Amino acid sequence: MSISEEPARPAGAAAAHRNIPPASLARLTIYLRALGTMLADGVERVSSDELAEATGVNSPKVRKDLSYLGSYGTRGVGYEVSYLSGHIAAALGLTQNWRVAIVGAGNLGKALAGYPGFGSRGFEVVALLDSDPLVVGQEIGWLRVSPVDVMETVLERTRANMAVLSVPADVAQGLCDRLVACGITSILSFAPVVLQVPDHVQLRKVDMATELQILAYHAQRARVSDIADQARARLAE
Ligand SMILES: NC(=O)c1ccc[n+]([C@@H]2O[C@H](COP(=O)([O-])OP(=O)(O)OC[C@H]3O[C@@H](n4cnc5c(N)ncnc54)[C@H](O)[C@@H]3O)[C@@H](O)[C@H]2O)c1
Repeated sequence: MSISEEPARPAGAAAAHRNIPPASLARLTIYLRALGTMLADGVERVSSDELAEATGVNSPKVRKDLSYLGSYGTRGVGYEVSYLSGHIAAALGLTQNWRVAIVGAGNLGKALAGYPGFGSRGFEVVALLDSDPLVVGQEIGWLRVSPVDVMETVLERTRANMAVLSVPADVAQGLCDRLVACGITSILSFAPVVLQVPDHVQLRKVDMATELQILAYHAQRARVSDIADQARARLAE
């Protein structure tokens, strides 16, 4: 294996508090998943080149991303898989037990609640709430949909510390306010609306339409660039 890591350096407190750029943050979750597979396969050490190959990210980028953690491999030896995996998990806040309440048990809420992949990544769905009397009481996996009227009690009983909003746009802000009043400080919203939260609350919005538009933009740019290349090639003939 080709190993070209920087010399070992301790992960200092200052490094641990450095702001990690969003793109690196997203890639760290990918490294974490790959490291989990390696751990399961009994792999003890990994070079940045191997991690790059396993994740489809180029090696300098892997090294740069990991440098945000202050976690450098040892030249000629690489990274210890379990240490690096624990280190990334800690930086991502995944050593905490995240207990997720999903508000809105429609198509999306039910699909999320039934997804088995969250548990292994540190997220346990502990509550599913809805306002529709036909939906309340339904069983999704091992969860029973609770009435949103008693959201405050459900959040307290289940000790939820993170919430997902999968409700229509017109009710999202009111529900978001109730979540915040209950002390929830991490909210992921699928509702197609801009939500207002106090500064101490982390709000992330998932917008698949925007992602598709970005994808369409890149696909179009690639097409335009292909056409330009072909035109240049014809001129050169
Ligand atoms: N971000 C994305 O990429 C993306 C993709 C799909 C859907 N969405 C959005 O996610 C939301 C959910 O989509 P869906 O397809 O699951 O819709 P859906 O209509 O199937 O489900 C919405 C659920 O919210 C419930 N609800 C309505 N008012 C409520 C309230 N006050 N309290 C609690 N529950 C309430 C409804 O009873 C219903 O069960 C919508 O806002 C939709 O636009 C976003």
